[in-house]
Amino acid sequence: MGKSSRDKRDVYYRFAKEGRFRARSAYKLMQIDEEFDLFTGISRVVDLCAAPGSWSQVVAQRLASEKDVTDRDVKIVAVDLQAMAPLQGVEQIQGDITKKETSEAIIEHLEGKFAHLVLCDGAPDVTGLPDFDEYIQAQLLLAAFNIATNVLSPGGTFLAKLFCGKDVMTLLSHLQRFFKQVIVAKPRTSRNSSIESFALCKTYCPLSQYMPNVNTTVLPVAGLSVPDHPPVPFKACGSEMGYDSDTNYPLQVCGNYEHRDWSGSG
Ligand SMILES: C[S@@+](CC[C@H](N)C(=O)[O-])C[C@H]1O[C@@H](n2cnc3c(N)ncnc32)[C@H](O)[C@@H]1O
Repeated sequence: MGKSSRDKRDVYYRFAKEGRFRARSAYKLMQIDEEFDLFTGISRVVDLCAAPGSWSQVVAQRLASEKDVTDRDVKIVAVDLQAMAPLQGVEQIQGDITKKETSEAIIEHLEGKFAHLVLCDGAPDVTGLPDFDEYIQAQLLLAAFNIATNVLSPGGTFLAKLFCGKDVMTLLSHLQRFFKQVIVAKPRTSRNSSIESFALCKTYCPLSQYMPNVNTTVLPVAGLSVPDHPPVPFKACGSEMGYDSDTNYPLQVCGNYEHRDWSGSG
């Protein structure tokens, strides 16, 4: 590890390893869920940019604990450019979410039914050039949004990683045209020093004349018009008494910490 690089094995990394999650990102989804109750009454979820699979693990666990959801109703479709180790109950597609074929494959996996929740934790390989990274991130969000418009049930929820850069209001106001409520959520697991947040879009209600199309067009974010739009609330998620992801904690914080390499499914 170079001198300047941050040690990513922070307290949430250690919790993830102890809890047998594939990545610390699991805690981001769990903290947003704690605040906004993402899973009650739902059974069909698409997890975009899912590798190595910790969000899919959380989704599978949460749906399994829902009283009114039978195994028969449950459908979890996970998509990533990279191959993922198998996960029980999760159907996987290896593909690029900006490509039409991937959207078509997702629709096929859903077997003519809608999804109730579309997630996207997609992140490009950051270059360190802020404008460029934000642009690529916005394209991923728009590609995920386009897939959501093809598969989401009316009233459904879309949650996607967002870089809070200079075009963020343009993106958010675009989302506000399609969802009744748009909130920017920042889980405690997401470092304060990072521009990462999550756009939580609730109650999908497209305009009646809107026709979803699998031909994902990469939209020029800067060219989208910014109509008058209501303010977008910002919500920090996760207990204030919880751990701070920018702080180094002693190993004992996790009890008798013992590093275990993750292997196999589950
Ligand atoms: C932060 S990781 C996701 C972590 C995941 N949510 C988890 O909990 O394990 C970001 C992922 O985005 C994927 N990704 C980036 N661009 C993509 C694209 N165009 N299509 C599909 N996946 C993409 C990367 O391959 C990477 O696995």
